[in-house]
Amino acid sequence: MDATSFCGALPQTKLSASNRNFSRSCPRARSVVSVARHSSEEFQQPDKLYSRESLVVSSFSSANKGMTASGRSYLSGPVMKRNPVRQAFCAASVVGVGAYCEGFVDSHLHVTEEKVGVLLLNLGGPETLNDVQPFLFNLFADPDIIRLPRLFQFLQKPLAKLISVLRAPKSKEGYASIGGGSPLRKITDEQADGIKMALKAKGLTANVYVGMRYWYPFTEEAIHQIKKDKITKLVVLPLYPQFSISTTGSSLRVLQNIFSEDAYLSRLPIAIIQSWYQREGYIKSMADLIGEELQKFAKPEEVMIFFSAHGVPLTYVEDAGDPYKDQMEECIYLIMQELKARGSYNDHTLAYQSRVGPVQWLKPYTDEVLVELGQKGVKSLLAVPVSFVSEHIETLEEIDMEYKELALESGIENWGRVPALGCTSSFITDLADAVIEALPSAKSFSTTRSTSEESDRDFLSYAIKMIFGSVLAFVLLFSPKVITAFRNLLF
Ligand SMILES: C=CC1=C(C)c2cc3[nH]c(cc4nc(cc5[nH]c(cc1n2)c(C)c5CCC(=O)O)C(CCC(=O)O)=C4C)c(C)c3C=C
Ligand SMILES: [Fe+2]
Repeated sequence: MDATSFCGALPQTKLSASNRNFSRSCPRARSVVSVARHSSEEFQQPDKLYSRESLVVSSFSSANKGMTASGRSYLSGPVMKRNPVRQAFCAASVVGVGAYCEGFVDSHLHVTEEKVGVLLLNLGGPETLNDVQPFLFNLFADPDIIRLPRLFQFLQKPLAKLISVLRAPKSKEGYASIGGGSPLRKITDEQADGIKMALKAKGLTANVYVGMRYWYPFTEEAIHQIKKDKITKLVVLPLYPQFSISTTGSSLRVLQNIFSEDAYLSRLPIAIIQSWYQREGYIKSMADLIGEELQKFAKPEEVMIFFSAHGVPLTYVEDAGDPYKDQMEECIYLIMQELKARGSYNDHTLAYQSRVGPVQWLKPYTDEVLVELGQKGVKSLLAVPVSFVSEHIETLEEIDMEYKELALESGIENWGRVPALGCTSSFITDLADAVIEALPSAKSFSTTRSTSEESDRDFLSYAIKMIFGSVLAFVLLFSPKVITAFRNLLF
């Protein structure tokens, strides 16, 4: 199978009409995305401030349900407890949402011809060093990234400002070392072009939009264009293979907020692809890239395959029920199965990188495992970034520079790194298939107001919380323990 660039050229490979779910364990389930208004959020750009309300997105199937951005259970209940891996996997393997909207004709819009849109969601990255601090502000101001208890949520923006200002110098160094900015926008734009072409080759004409969470082009801008273009059916495709509250969950919350406030958008049939790590095309594309890199070693069979995933704080998984870890493990399992089917029986391991701050993150940590492997006598190692599909600071600086240096210092002699999928044709074709498969399930959003939010609006309870919260926050912020924790977070 070829692993050449798809972007800029029509696919050479034969295009399959559909792609079966590659999951070993979970039959397709139906899922519904519902929302509740949650909290107010401000958004920093170099030249302006956005103000908007953020929302809680609930994602559930018949087997599991429930998440909030503020620390309540994400996927909870007795079924979840009995078999969390299977439940999380089932929820996430659901591609679309809701029922098929046959022969879409919106009487309000007087639209008779279908105009399909695909919205790619990604994180976004600073394009220049001047963008770094405001980008970091947007990231840390996200209640899905710094998850404060409800009582302390009023501290979100001051805290984001403080952390972003203090962290910016370290981040800038990283971005400077990879050319002065993130390549994420350029690569995502190329992927969008590739998906558009792949869809066209399959007979579907669609507009493909890019909506970033923390930098340009912001999700709001993409939605604005979608409205302008009078799209009649939308497929939302987050460019994260695995679902996490901090990535896909956060972007979906923003989307839901925008959609619920707008008459046109709230009626627009929409299908959300929540995760796609289990798709055959993705797994095979990853196996292709790994296979190619293995062949560059003198003794490919002796190479340890080292999957390095972006981490999340442990509480996301343990308290909030983030399915990210389970999906990651399932994903690695599927890739290794595919490699075995091709005759590669390499040892492999999974570790988590890029932790930020004083709290515990998913373990084992990439840096610690690299040292251990070196001490154990592993001589050849192939690093595989598995939570990203494009090159960016975490691959180009953290893996290629920091981790490589650490590995070589620790006794590993032969180092290799699998490139991110980028515009690999088999991968882009598979994403196009995922869009086509999701399209029939497009359904318009519905919104509900949570009872907890209504109680928030009760002035007395709000005032008490504010006063009590301020006092507690003051005490906490100036305690020596917290000051030490901050120092660890930033330097
Ligand atoms: C699956 C992917 C990602 C998860 C999960 C994720 C969680 C997460 N990230 C931070 C903090 C930072 N992330 C930063 C950059 C960054 N993160 C991802 C992906 C995931 N993050 C990407 C693709 C990038 C790079 C974007 C680019 O510039 O190209 C940064 C900024 C860089 C730095 O200073 O290190 C921070 C900070 C948290 C706290 C978190 C989970 C809660
Ligand atoms: Fe991150």
